[in-house]
Formats: sequence, structure tokens, C-alpha cells
Amino acid sequence: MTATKGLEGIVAAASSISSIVDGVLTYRGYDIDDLAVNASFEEVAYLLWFGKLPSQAELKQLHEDLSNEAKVPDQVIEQMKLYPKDTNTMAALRSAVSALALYDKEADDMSREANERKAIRLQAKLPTVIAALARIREGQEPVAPLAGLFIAENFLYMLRGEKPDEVSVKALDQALVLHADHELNASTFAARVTVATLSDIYSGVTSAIGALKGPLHGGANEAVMRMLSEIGSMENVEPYIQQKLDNRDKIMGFGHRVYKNGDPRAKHLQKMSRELGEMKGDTTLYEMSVKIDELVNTQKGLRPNVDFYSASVYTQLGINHELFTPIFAISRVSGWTAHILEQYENNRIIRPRAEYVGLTDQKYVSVEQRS
Ligand SMILES: CC(=O)SCCNC(=O)CCNC(=O)[C@H](O)C(C)(C)COP(=O)(O)OP(=O)(O)OC[C@H]1O[C@@H](n2cnc3c(N)ncnc32)[C@H](O)[C@@H]1OP(=O)(O)O
Ligand SMILES: O=C([O-])CC(=O)C(=O)O
Repeated sequence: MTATKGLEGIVAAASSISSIVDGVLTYRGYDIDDLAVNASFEEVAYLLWFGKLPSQAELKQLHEDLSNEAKVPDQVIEQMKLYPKDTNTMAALRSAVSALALYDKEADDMSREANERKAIRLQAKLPTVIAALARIREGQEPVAPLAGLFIAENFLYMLRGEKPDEVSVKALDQALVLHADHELNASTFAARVTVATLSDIYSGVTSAIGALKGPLHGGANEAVMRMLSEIGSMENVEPYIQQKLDNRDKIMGFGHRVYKNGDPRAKHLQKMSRELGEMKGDTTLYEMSVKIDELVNTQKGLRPNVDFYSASVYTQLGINHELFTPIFAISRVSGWTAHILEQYENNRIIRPRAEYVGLTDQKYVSVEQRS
């Protein structure tokens, strides 16, 4: 038995949710380039869960269900107020989502219908939890969700305490579409491993949030913004990046396990970053990002992944970098829960083997005789 480091190239599940073939990403057979410009996030979530785009009536129903489920139990809001204000937002989100299970009477109902309801419930409540966490950290009262708003608009409304402009809503909605699912990425795999023991959907999503938090995965978008802030100016881009490359340091937001010729989602976020900059009359962040992109590509042959341009997009939407990875979770919870539903449908516990590389033939020595 020989281990493959990082399970590279190992096919660990059969799935009909999303695929990456020759650098083309599809959700249920629809090219991400098509969905990114034409579909709303709600349509995409429906597509991931139910395998087809919704009819008008189905979309209306989903919208109503999401709206009805968006409120978070008061107990969870009160608990969030007790979290340390300087805690990592993904750690806080992980705790809050775990707590949501305690107040869901259906948490351990394993029927397909109950799990579909919980998928919608989790999707509805995550934006409310994240906006509340953000406001509590700033010493403000959480803002309750507004009935009738779609997810991107409602999230920005709850975050800012006022109705957002159309440009911001559209940009965030497109970003949510682009992040919704990605085959067997680390957090989705974590979710599937957890629920394959027949544990509940909340446990699966809590595991996934833990995996998404890491800087090699979803946490990279925050790290990109920290890097851009450290660089600070266009003139500093070249010396800063050159030093990182010379030291063989990782440049966050670049590289990918599956895409070797570029992530198809990055170009949409790059365009969005440019357009938001132009609209605000300040394209500095966008230009700095493009310069980094050129340097890393020329010298390392590495291309930006989904996390790179999303950092300048979210910053230009006035969002604090501590919320970037939680926003990724607002989108990816649709994919996680779709994969959890799929795992339950055709379940077998996920239990690979390890290649043993430790000591052998050891003999027990009593504690008194051990040196
Ligand atoms: C939503 C997402 O999860 S997208 C990914 C977000 N993560 C990041 O942006 C973090 C930065 N990137 C990385 O750490 C990696 O590229 C990963 C984790 C995305 C993929 O990791 P792997 O598939 O294991 O790639 P691996 O580490 O084998 O990379 C191959 C080579 O490229 C180098 N490399 C990969 N990414 C980078 C990077 N961002 N900066 C500098 N060098 C890099 C590696 O050091 C390695 O070089 P070597 O062969 O000389 O040792
Ligand atoms: O697929 C991966 O390894 C990481 C990624 O891009 C994602 O989760 O969107």
C-alpha cells in the first residue's frame, strides 16, 4: 500500500453535481461561463439541490422558503454576543452553525424531505448569522432579514443596515454563483466524509466550514487582501512579489490542484474587479492585482484561482476582509448541502487506508524501566 500525498488524482466519489473536465467547470452540465452571466444565485442553488433549473413557480417557492427561514433563533444571536470580539470570523461561524442544530427540531430526521428542508434552512440562515457576527463585532445590533429580498441583497442589507445599491447586489450575486460548487474540493470532501457515517447535515456543514477556513482553501481570499494591504501601492508590487518569489514563499490566490491552465472563474471576478474600480473612479486595487498576476504568471507559470480577484471585488464592495471567507461559505453551503444529499442517497462509509511508515517490532517496557 503506497499513499498518494494529498490524494492527488484519486477519484474518491461519483457525483452528478459539478464537473471539471479540461479546465471547464460545469454545474449539472451547465457551463459556469453561461451561469455566471445569466443565472441568479437562487437558481443555481436550486439547480445544485434538485438537478434542474427551477420553473418560475419553483423559483418563487424557493424564494419564499428562503425568506421564511432567514431568521436565526434569538438564542443563537445571544450566544454570538458572548463570543470574543476579536475571534476569527470562520471560527465564530463554525460555532454558530453548530449551535443552529440545537434549535432545529428536525436536526436528526434523516428523511430526504427533512434534509432538503434543512439544506434550504442552512442556506437561508448563514447570511443572517454572518451579517449578525459582523455587526456584533462592530458593537452594533444585528439587523433582522427583510422578507422578500434575495440572498445577496438581504446579506448586504443586514450588514449595512440599509438597502444596498443595485451594482453591489449584482456583483455579490455573481460572486455567489461562481463559488457555489466545485466538485470534490477539500471542504466538500470533509462534508461528505462526515455525513457518510450517517451523521446529520449540520455536522457535515460544520466540518466543511472548518475545512474552508484554512488558507490553502477558502481562507486564501482573506490572505490575498492582507497581501494587497501590505503591498500598499503600485510601486511596491514588484519588489514585494519578487522577494516572495525569491524566498519561494507561497503567493496566496495562485495555483490550483486541478486547474493548471487557469481557473475559469477568475476571469469573471477580474472583470468585476475592473468594473467596480472604474465605477468608483479608483482602479488601484485592480491594477495592483493585475501586476501581481503578470509577475507570478511570468516567473512561476501560476495562474490566479477563484480567491485572487474576489479579494479586490469584496473590498470595493466595502466589505471587511474578515468576512471574505464567510461570504464564500454563504455560497458554498449550497454545494455542500447538495453533496450531502447526494451522499445520503447512495451512502457507504468513507474509510480509506493509510500506508504505515512508523516503527515496527516494538516491545512493551514498564514505565519504571523506561529511560
Ligand atoms: C477555493 C480554493 O480553495 S482555491 C485555492 C486557494 N489557495 C490558495 O490560493 C493558496 C495558495 N496556493 C496553494 O497553496 C496551492 O497552489 C494549492 C493548495 C491551491 C494547491 O496545492 P497543490 O495541488 O498541492 O500544489 P503544489 O503545492 O503541489 O504546487 C506545485 C508547485 O507549485 C508551487 N506553488 C503552488 N502554488 C503556489 C503559490 N500560490 N505560490 C507559490 N508557489 C506555488 C508549489 O510550491 C510547488 O512547487 P515545487 O514543485 O517547486 O514544490
Ligand atoms: O477545488 C478546489 O480544490 C478548491 C476550489 O477551487 C474550490 O473549492 O472552489
